[in-house]
Amino acid sequence: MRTKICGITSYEDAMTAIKAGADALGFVFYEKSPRYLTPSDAKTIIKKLPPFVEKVALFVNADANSIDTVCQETGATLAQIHFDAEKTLYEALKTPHIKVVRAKIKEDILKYADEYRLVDAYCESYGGAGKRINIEWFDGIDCSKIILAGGLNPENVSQLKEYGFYGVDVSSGVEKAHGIKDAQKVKDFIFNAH
Ligand SMILES: O=C(O)c1ccccc1NCC(=O)[C@H](O)[C@H](O)COP(=O)(O)O
Repeated sequence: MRTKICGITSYEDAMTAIKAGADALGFVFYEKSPRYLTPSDAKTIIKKLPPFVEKVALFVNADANSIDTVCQETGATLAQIHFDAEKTLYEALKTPHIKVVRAKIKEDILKYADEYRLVDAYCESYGGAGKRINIEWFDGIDCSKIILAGGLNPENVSQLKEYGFYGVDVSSGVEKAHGIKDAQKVKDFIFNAH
């Protein structure tokens, strides 16, 4: 399973995750998030990072032009659309992107079933709340294009093997405080996911 460590706000945390084997890092460009960082701060971090690691920019209620601009300015390689966007937004986007399904019920998971998507537990704050998604909802579903998020941590990530998810995404489950990662939890999470 691929791993993404989300809510990175420092170069040190980014490198801890990369050295532990993370495939992707998430940077939150949603001002109401406790993990928000400015595009300028993200650029400073991203430009020092090695290649072959996906730098993912997260957006909530942003338009296509501002998403493209932030990704271009910061060096982010993928946009994560963390809200229910209109089809026109996806059509207008120039940046490679991944859609997020904020699942309230099992049926939501089948949205975009034919493409890669991130499935997160629905929460009012949009993400990073540590809210667990009901894992039984994935029974009998092809999970090979799904990145699972929501309430994961170093302990429960090792219980997902039978589902065959493409990847897993974590934020609060590997933190010691909002926006600050716990190095040991990051290492354990990635080790256990593998
Ligand atoms: O992390 C945030 O603060 C955040 C805010 C707004 C939209 C998305 C946000 N994070 C999204 C993520 O990709 C998280 O990794 C995902 O929601 C899982 O979070 P957690 O349950 O804390 O592991």
